[in-house]
Amino acid sequence: MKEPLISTHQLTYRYGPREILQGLDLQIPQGCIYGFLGPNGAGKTTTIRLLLGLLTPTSGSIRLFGRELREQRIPILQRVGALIETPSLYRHLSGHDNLEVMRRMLGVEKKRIAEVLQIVRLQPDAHRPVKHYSLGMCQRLGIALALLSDPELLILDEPTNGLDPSGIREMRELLKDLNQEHGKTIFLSSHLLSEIEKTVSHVGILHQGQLAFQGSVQELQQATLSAAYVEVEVDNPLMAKEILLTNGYSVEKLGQNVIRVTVQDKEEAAVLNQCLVLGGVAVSGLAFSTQSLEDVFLSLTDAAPMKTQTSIPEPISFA
Ligand SMILES: Nc1ncnc2c1ncn2[C@@H]1O[C@H](COP(=O)(O)OP(=O)(O)OP(=O)(O)O)[C@@H](O)[C@H]1O
Repeated sequence: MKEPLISTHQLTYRYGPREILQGLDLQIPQGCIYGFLGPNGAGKTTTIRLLLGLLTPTSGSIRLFGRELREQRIPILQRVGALIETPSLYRHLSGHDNLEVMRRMLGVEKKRIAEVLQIVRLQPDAHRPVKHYSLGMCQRLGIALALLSDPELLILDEPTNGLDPSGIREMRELLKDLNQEHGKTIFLSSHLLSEIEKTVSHVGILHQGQLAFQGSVQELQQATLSAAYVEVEVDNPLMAKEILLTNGYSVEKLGQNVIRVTVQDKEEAAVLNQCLVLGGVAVSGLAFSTQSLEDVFLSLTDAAPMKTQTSIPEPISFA
């Protein structure tokens, strides 16, 4: 099997006595867009600083492009572009001139500035001072700076943070374009799955210093399928509950006449409906849903209770 572009083995990091990362085994395949998710303070930025050699691991190892980072830091990092939090920009200079400053430092050809401006779609605003840019434009300029040296791997810390919906959409399109048209492997962090779920192909979910999940988005979606439910509107919730509990279902009351019942699939929802009708309960509405990816993410990180119960909940009072 091909070696991942980034892999860490039992990566651990402590700030003083506080263990922030505990034995992280990241696997980021070449050519993917990997979303590194976790609530605020989970250790995402710390991980990114370790991947960029800005911090030294307390223990464990990091490999990029098949080489040990600690042994070949400079040649490895020449192949990486990065944006950590908000980019450092000269606000009185134009976007173009910010790129020119960096271009000279890197010794890159002049024509690369036009290329990166085009990639991040900033040509129309290239000669305006950065102080007049929106946050989304600043983020795109930050990515243009990271792209100047034409790196194979982009590491972006919360690139959608603080952006409005149109800024998020532009960033999503830019990242897909960079991946599909320009062949970049992208590792990006976020604390909101909803902001990146349409962009990424792979996901790692960090929780309390460890990976709660790592795999493709399809694999994460599989987890959602195991937790479907129906919301049923009935005339007599008490009777409905008794019938369903007798038949082995788990039931949760939602509203005055609405109950939520965990099911495996749509067929089971139909059987449940039949059970109720045969038992004399009038069903006036029935909606089938699966758990959203966000629900799975939140349940994995304990940030909110899962919407769907997988066991029989506390007895419900219908008084
Ligand atoms: N220099 C430091 N010294 C001590 N503790 C630190 C330092 N930097 C970060 N931390 C702590 O390490 C933990 C992880 O921080 P980190 O910035 O990596 O989290 P994060 O997942 O990137 O969060 P956010 O989404 O809020 O940026 C936090 O509890 C933070 O308070």
